[in-house]
Amino acid sequence: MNIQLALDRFSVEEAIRIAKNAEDFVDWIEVGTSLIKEYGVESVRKIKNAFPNKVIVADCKTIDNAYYEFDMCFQAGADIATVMGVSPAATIKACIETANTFNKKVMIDLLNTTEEQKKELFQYKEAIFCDHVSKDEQEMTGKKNILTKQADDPLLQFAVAGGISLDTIEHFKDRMPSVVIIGSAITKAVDQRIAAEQFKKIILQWNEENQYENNR
Ligand SMILES: O=C(CO)[C@H](O)[C@H](O)COP(=O)(O)O
Repeated sequence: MNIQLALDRFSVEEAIRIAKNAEDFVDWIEVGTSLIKEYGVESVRKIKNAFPNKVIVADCKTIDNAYYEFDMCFQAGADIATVMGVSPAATIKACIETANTFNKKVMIDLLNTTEEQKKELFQYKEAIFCDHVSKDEQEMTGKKNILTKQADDPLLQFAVAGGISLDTIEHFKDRMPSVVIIGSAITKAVDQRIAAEQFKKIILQWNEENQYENNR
């Protein structure tokens, strides 16, 4: 299971400083939607330059104009770019095609998708599917992602996002998503390094237990 550190609502310089604090304990670094909207695709380039050995996720949340936006993110150094699952089928297809051209990956954000839409999206076995509770839902209803239902297809890769904290991470132990996306619980921590280390310790422990179970 990989930890993706989500960097949102900071300047690019602040985001880099925070990621430096946490870098030893996170696997992937997300250039948050707010950074891309505020500072453009240059934020992706700067963060990739600061962390050339990390997987960089551009959370561009594309919903249209996919060839252009994905091309821009991959040219800037993103390894993965995100598209909204509610987008037209043509948009999803364009994202997959562009990612294939660059030998990169697509993360499909399942926010607000119906079961029918999900079924359609799950044909893209090469994508990562993000089960997501939005910031607005978190702020207005207090809802946090504690993992609802995932597809049973073991070939699909899942990410989870939305208010995940040290108090709620235990909910993911059984389903073991490929990626756990953590923003505020690290970025707003008094000591970001310690917070990231605490998440990493829990996940390493789960990985070990899983390995033990698989080898039995
Ligand atoms: O995509 C996002 C918001 O749309 C965030 O990256 C995601 O929700 C993780 O941040 P947090 O842990 O603070 O919720």
